[in-house]
Amino acid sequence: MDLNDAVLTCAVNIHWTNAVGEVGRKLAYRTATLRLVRNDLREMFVEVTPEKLKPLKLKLKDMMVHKKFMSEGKATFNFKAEQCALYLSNAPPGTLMLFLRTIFVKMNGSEGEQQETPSALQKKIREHMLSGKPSSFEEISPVTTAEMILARKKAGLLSRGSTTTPSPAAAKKRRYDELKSTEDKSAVPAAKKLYQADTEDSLRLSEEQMEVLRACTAGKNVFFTGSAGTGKSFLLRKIISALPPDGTVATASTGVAACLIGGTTLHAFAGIGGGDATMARCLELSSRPMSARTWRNCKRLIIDEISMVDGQFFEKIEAVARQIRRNERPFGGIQLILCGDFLQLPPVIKSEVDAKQRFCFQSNVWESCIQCVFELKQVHRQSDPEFVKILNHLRIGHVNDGIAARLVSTSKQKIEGNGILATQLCSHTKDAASINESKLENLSGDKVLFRAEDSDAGMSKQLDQQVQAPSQLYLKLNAQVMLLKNINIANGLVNGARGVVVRLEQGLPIVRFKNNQEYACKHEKWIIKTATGGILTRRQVPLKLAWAFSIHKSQGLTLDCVEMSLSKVFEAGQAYVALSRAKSLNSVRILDFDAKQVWANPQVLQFYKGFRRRLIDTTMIPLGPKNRDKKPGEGKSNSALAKLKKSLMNKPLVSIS
Ligand SMILES: Nc1ncnc2c1ncn2[C@@H]1O[C@H](COP(=O)(O)OP(=O)(O)OP(=O)(O)O)[C@@H](O)[C@H]1O
Ligand SMILES: [Mg+2]
Repeated sequence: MDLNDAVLTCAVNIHWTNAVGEVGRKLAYRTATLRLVRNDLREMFVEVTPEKLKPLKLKLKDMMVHKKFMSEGKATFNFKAEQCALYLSNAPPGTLMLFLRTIFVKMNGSEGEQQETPSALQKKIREHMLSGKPSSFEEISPVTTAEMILARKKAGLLSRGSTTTPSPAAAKKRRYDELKSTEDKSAVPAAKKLYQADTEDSLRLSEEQMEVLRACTAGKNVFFTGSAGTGKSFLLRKIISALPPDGTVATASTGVAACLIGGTTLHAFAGIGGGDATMARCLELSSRPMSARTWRNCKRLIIDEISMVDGQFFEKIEAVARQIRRNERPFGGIQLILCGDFLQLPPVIKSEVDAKQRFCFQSNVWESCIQCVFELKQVHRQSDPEFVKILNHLRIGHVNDGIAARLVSTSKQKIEGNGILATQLCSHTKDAASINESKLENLSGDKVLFRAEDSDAGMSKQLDQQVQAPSQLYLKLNAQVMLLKNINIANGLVNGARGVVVRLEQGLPIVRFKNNQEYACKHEKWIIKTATGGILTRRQVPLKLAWAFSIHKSQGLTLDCVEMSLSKVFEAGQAYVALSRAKSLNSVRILDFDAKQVWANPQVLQFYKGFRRRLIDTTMIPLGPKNRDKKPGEGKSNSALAKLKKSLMNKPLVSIS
């Protein structure tokens, strides 16, 4: 992120203790800005500036940081010398993580930087005091790559000659939840979470993704779209971690998509059941105390896979939000962050009446709810330009002879390797389930059961719906499986990687993946939110049987090695969703490709045509809270406007490049 890694805004409590440890003076601020600064003696301070009040500086010396609850936006700093503790809460988790990382990296110095010897420092302090000049402070410079590498080495995460493996001795010394940071350069901060280079945290947003993030953190109501694999869900996870946790509700139209962003389903959050009841009944349902509290506490509502939310449901929850919150602004003043691709799977249609308002953008409230629209263009899931081009054509229902021939030619290709069979993508869910069951039965040997541990046994049903890891997983030797967590991105052990169970060790499966990497499974944890903001967890081995999946269940996923028969597809966009799960044309086999299996919904195509107009308007509103109510183009000269419009009109929208 290019947001400043040395600045953090959150709620702050400061407690000073006396010599016997009793709490004396206390200060509490709902919002304060923390800055990392250095004085002219190069000593580091954290400067706390409460809203409309003078700043206060605390020296970062002999300080302990407790970061166990960092992912919930909380941390504690204990300043021993100053006998003071700083309690941070409601911090955007991603920003807090970067802030803490900057502290630890900077406090361990950089190899290249000339360090002051103690006597030189003493001399400088004496000279400074004699000069009578007030201390001047400057903001800390951003962390450099060299400083980061050094910090990783010191934390034992980067032994010489290796890029990711920690040395066993360093790993032993590591303490995860409590970090000690002192001015003593020999003290090694143990900070795997802060420094690890092999997870999604280390991937940077592209410039177009940054633009969306800036609009979201500036409080705009945003809709962003883009073809499959442009990093919409990846960006949503970054947006969620850049927002204060209090009042931020992450949802998605499907359980799988909700789990990918650590949220809940929109239906569970909304509290109006399936939304089939009359408006009056929906209002009654959402006025129940629990549901009403959830709506009142919500400040920012995030919805992934918006293409699968039906228009009537969207309109109902908008009215519910206004009524419960007693606020007539769209969605009762809640900031909306919506994302999805309407050219992928549409909402499941329930009746004829629904057909007129099938999509959210057809609802009467869509226009008034959205202030800014963005289209992500850069595809990250696939790197092969030929495949990206083919997918762009399929997305808009366009198949020419060349494309058809290329896709037909995949029917003969061998995509299996290392004992790993291709996953069959089925158009109907029940076909997928029965294939997995019968294939497992047909393997010789005994079945081994892996039972999930849920934080609340009474909520297992909700966990089943949202978490991909099953509550009961039966495996056998040679079972075809898929990995359900990003374990090590650099080694290809990523969510969606395909493998086969090769043996069991100490009761846990060892899986060999397509790239020949072996992974000894450990229990992993999935965390989802309940509708009321509570947390549910499931611990399970991160595997799922993978002989077959349904296309609907695969929306949002990236898959290795897939085979599909598209003869039974029944929805616009279904063939596109199936194909766009694959990373390359070499890892896909279509058994019976026919151009007739590919079509786009004409209403969606029409919507995307009009979308360009909105895209232009959005680009002309400068971001920032001050501009929240500005009209497009306000404050820009006529010639600048004309130039901007021209450049935007030339930009392809639903692009076929
Ligand atoms: N800036 C980035 N740098 C590196 N990898 C990225 C970046 N953005 C996204 N990715 C990777 O691209 C892949 C696809 O991302 P993601 O699943 O978020 O796409 P999506 O737009 O949500 O796709 P879909 O429409 O199919 O749900 C993921 O493996 C993700 O980690
Ligand atoms: Mg997605």
